[in-house]
Amino acid sequence: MTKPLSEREIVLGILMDVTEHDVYSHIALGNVLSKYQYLDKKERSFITRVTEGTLEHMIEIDYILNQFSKVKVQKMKPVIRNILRSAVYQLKYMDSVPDSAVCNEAVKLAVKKGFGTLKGFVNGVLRNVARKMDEVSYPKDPVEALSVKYSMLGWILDLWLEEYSIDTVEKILADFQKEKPVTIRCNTSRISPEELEERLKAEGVTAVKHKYLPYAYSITGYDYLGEMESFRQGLFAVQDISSMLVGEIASPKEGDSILDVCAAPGGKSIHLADKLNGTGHVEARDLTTYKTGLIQENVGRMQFGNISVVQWDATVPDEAAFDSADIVIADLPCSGLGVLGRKTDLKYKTMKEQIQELSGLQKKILDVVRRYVKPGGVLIYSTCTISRAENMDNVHWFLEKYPEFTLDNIEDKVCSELKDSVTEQGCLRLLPGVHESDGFFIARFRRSLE
Ligand SMILES: C[S@@+](CC[C@H](N)C(=O)[O-])C[C@H]1O[C@@H](n2cnc3c(N)ncnc32)[C@H](O)[C@@H]1O
Repeated sequence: MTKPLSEREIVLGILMDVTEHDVYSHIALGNVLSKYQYLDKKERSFITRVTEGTLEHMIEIDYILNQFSKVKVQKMKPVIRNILRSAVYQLKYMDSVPDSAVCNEAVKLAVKKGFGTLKGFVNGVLRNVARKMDEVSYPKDPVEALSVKYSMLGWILDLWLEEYSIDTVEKILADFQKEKPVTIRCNTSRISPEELEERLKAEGVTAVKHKYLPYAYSITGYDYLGEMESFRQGLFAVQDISSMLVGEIASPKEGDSILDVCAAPGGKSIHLADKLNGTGHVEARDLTTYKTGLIQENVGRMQFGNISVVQWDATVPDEAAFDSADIVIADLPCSGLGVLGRKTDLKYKTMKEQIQELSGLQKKILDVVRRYVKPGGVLIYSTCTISRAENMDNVHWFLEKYPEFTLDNIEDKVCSELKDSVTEQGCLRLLPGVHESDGFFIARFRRSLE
């Protein structure tokens, strides 16, 4: 049976959705993979690799195309632009596909899509790129060179360079492009880390202990998480090490009452419930029923009785909760600049203005949720971003506005390898490529007793 659509045509459809219609790549890709069930494993992995790779390297690809095409990328017809982009990705990054096949398939696809008159153009540009790939001249300016080499928007680089050296920024960028194993957290209320390691081994999965935490592992060698018995039974959760550090830094004691105000899909709430050893209580809140549903699903799978899930807008004060929590977790919505490596196209969709807007929303939420902390209690503020406006600037603003809160130093709550990630003020700042984690920020405030 001939297939209705070839893999490259499917890739083109996804790229059109993402670049022309503002759809997120993981959503477009997920939709396609579930729609075209006839695709085998190899075809699925080709589609995933070419789609994600093309988006990940898009600034560099456009730069290369502009060196070999008289018509600049932005002036090309969208279909042609995206056919050329995915072909250049294959030429530059996939040795397993012969150059001639890449060019021929791109030409065929252009004809199939109704651009027969442009087949000479597509063929000419791609044959040129294939022949002269090693002669591409990259920008001389060091920041522009980084932008092209790592396909990162200039304004994001400028923002980071205000705070970090160019070497550190390059480490961050290089790390974003690395393939990384998935990190998991053992559900220690159900199984010990050693027993989990054995279970994973029996399922054919390789688990390597993470050097930052004794109950965290990097896993490889599985096909699909949902098929793993140990996952379905809730013996572990997928969570980056940086997020686990929120639980470590919160360090609850048995019996504590914890309020997580932005909790979906529940990673940190469930970790804290695990740390409570069946005592105390965690209330996990989020904005919508869709989001609280995600928390419920994870709580059910991991089997915790000491969590309740509540739909609540964190910007709205809840008088009934005032002065009630030993620990408030404010893991707030942010620009996600610390996790750009996991979200290929987020970097192109994030706008400079959003940083200030998000910083405003974070202040608004902190303004409200600090009221839930008991006298003597703790407020944890965290984000998965590495922009000062959303991290240290907010910490300074908060301390100035609310003198009843002070920063607790968290140095004794992290392992020796992470001592250098504790800032002078005593907050945790993790940088990808510098630390073995996502980019992340954690501050621990304590409310005075009066
Ligand atoms: C960084 S994520 C939280 C991740 C979560 N803490 C975890 O570990 O799984 C931020 C969350 O804030 C939620 N959110 C955004 N605006 C909110 C609001 N006004 N009230 C409550 N939750 C909100 C989002 O739905 C999102 O789930």
